[in-house]
Parts: sequence; C-alpha cells; structure tokens
Amino acid sequence: MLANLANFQIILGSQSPRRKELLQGLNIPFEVKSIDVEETYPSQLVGVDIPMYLAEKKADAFAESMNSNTLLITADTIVWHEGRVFGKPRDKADATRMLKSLSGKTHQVITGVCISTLDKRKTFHVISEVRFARLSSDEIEYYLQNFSPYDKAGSYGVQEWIGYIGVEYIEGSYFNVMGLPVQRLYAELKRWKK
Ligand SMILES: Cc1cn([C@H]2C[C@H](O)[C@@H](COP(=O)(O)OP(=O)(O)OP(=O)(O)O)O2)c(=O)[nH]c1=O
Repeated sequence: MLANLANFQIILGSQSPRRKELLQGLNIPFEVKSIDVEETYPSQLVGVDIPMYLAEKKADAFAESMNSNTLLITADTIVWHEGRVFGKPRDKADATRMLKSLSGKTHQVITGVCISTLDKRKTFHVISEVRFARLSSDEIEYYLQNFSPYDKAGSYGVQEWIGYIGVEYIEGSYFNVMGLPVQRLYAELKRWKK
C-alpha cells in the first residue's frame, strides 16, 4: 500500500510512544526522530489553530535534517474545553483541576498533523468529542496515584484505566484521542504527490 511513497523515507518526528505505536498500525516503513520543541504558541490562537500551529512548529525544528527524499510527519494533540486549552499538566494539582473540570462533561480532543517534504507542506486537524461520566474525587486520586498523566494532554490517557471507567462515548476517531488520527493521515498520504 502507499506505493506513491515508495521513494520517500518517512520520518515520524515525535517523542510520543503512542504516536509510534499508532503509525506502526498503518504497516508502512518509517523511522522515528525526535527534537525538543518548546510547545508555546501566540496567545491569540484558539481551538484547532493551536495544534496545527504546534505541528508546524515541530516540523520547522526538523528543517535542517530534511533532504529531497524525506517525508516528515509531526503532530500535536490538545484538549479543548469550555474555550480553554488543557495541555500537559504542570503538577498533580493542575491534573486534578483538569480532571474535575472534564468530569461529567463533553470536551474536544484536537490533533493537528503536518506532513512535509522539502518543497511541500500539508497541515490538517481532526476533532473527536469525548464524553466523560462523573468522576469522583477518589477515582481522580486513584488515577493520579497509579498512572502517569503528566505527558498527556488534558491529564488523561483514554487508553488507560480512566478511559475504561470514565469515557461514556467518543464521537469521532478514538486513535485521534490517543494522539494520531491514522485513518485521515492514511487518506492524506494516499493522495500525496511528489
Ligand atoms: C487526550 C490524550 C492524549 N494523549 C497523549 C498524546 C500525546 O502524546 C500527548 C499530547 O502531547 P503532544 O505535545 O501532542 O505530544 P508529545 O509531546 O507527547 O510528543 P511529540 O510532541 O514529540 O510528538 O498526550 C494520550 O496518550 N491519550 C489521551 O487520551
């Protein structure tokens, strides 16, 4: 599959183990490279523009390691709730605050993805709506004690215990919530022309 990309060396520019696992699901050869990028963005940006900006910022960081055969994939995931961004929590208090705020409500998880080659760039976003059941303080405390929310947008991993007991439904892609909208990414890669 994706014979149109046969001459490309596909690079996933990400430190996220979930993104690696998700891209592996597409069964295409790729390498992982990572560069530290400060995840800051202009304060006037809202909603979908934030993860798209950050996906492009991550792509910019790889500019010097690109050659004519490189096809780079970078991404960023945010939780967008009641007009605010929930990124990775600073500390336990921050994580508790985010989970209490998500409890019993519906929020959006938005992933921005940037596909780039030396001479072309395509950036898109995918939104999933996630409905959380009411979480008790004990459940939030148990999750924070036993799992690691600190590398995850919104302080939760849908693929972890809290997703099992707390997520009532998802409208949209589950994989997008985990960090990479693989179906849409595949569709974009399929129509990629050099
Ligand atoms: C909402 C949610 C996020 N996440 C993860 C996906 C992303 O790894 C992380 C959001 O942080 P990102 O900044 O998007 O990604 P990252 O810093 O982990 O990796 P990189 O920038 O190098 O690509 O949160 C889950 O694993 N499960 C979830 O349910």
